[in-house]
Amino acid sequence: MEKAITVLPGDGIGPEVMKGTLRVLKAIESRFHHRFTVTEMPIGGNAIDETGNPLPPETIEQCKKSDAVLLGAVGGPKWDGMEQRPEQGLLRIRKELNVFANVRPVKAFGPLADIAPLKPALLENVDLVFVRELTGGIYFGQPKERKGSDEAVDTLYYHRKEIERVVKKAFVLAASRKKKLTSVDKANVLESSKLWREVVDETAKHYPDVKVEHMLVDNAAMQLVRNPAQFDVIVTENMFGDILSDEASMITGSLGMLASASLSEEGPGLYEPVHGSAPDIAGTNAANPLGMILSAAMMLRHSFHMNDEADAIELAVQEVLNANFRTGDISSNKDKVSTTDQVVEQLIYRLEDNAAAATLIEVYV
Ligand SMILES: NC(=O)C1=CN([C@@H]2O[C@H](COP(=O)(O)OP(=O)(O)OC[C@H]3O[C@@H](n4cnc5c(N)ncnc54)[C@H](O)[C@@H]3O)[C@@H](O)[C@H]2O)C=CC1
Ligand SMILES: CC(C)CC(=O)C(=O)O
Ligand SMILES: [Mg+2]
Repeated sequence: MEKAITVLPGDGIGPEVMKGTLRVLKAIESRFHHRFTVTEMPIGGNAIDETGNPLPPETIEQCKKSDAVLLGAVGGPKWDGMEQRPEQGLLRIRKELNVFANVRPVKAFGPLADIAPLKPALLENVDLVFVRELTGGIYFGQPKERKGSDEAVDTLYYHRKEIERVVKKAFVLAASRKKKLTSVDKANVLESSKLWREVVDETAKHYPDVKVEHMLVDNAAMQLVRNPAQFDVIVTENMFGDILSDEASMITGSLGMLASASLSEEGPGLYEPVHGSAPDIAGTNAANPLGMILSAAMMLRHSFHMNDEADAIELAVQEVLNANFRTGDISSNKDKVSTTDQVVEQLIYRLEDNAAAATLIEVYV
């Protein structure tokens, strides 16, 4: 199969984790006989440096005509305080591609129980997915402005239609899984949350097999560490989903482990790890590349329907963890810390080795 992928490495550790991910995709290309045409474009701080714009029109155009988009991360202290911020480029590309549903799976990886801050017993059977609304809410609402030296305003606005489409996606996902949907809001205080709850209850009538519960966001933050196994699909608005999913990354042991898919009704999906540009470790070959690589696996599965290929990557990730190759963020042994590049090499070695093993099995059966 031939596919066109636009690659937006971004800033900080973005280019570092993207470099390894492209090597993994090369290994997939040769093992499964595909052709991925990769076009790199600027976004974020590097785009500001190059063009004065965190999202140049050429980047938007290239993303829109591709089959899928892979993004590393944007931002960093270099651009703090500037009028144009790298993060504006990220928000705008999500809006341009209309990727309103951000799917963030959270599963405990067995070998990482020694590093995850929760007790091992709490990690058993955790398999939850966030569906975060991504193109509305307080990150986008107008007015959004600083008023003189003492006042500032942000606006949390939702239209019913924006809620309906993301809630529907969450119901469809829950119906295909453990059939439980937790809708997280702050309906005891926020008008937008009351509308959100109303839409969830109306949509629920079309999915009688899915058990629905409403949970206030402050309680949800607590329940995620008290008993994460109670959740199946969690649907929530943009900012709550942003914050809760970083919290939930500790179920895996590190923010560097979490992948995501940002999906629209039609058009290319945008695949990005949950973490940011991690300026504190950028340039040191220390970043965990697995969140980015697992995002590429989500791209293969969701945008290209390449399930075997995505399975192969996920299996290799599990094997690398089983073999105890870990970057510093997930290492419990300071004397055995792998670099970003070493983790990628171990992964590729397993992808190739498993392919050779599969060929041998074919020959001998
Ligand atoms: N999607 C994106 O592009 C995002 C961008 N950002 C931006 O990133 C910059 C830094 O933000 P922070 O709040 O520090 O969040 P961050 O997610 O970049 O880092 C938080 C902490 O997690 C660690 N970490 C993150 N990813 C890691 C990885 N792959 N391997 C090992 N450790 C990892 C970092 O070293 C840091 O200690 C800011 O400019 C922020 O706006 C933040 C979140 C998402
Ligand atoms: C610019 C931010 C909204 C990025 C972020 O933290 C995220 O999407 O998770
Ligand atoms: Mg975030």
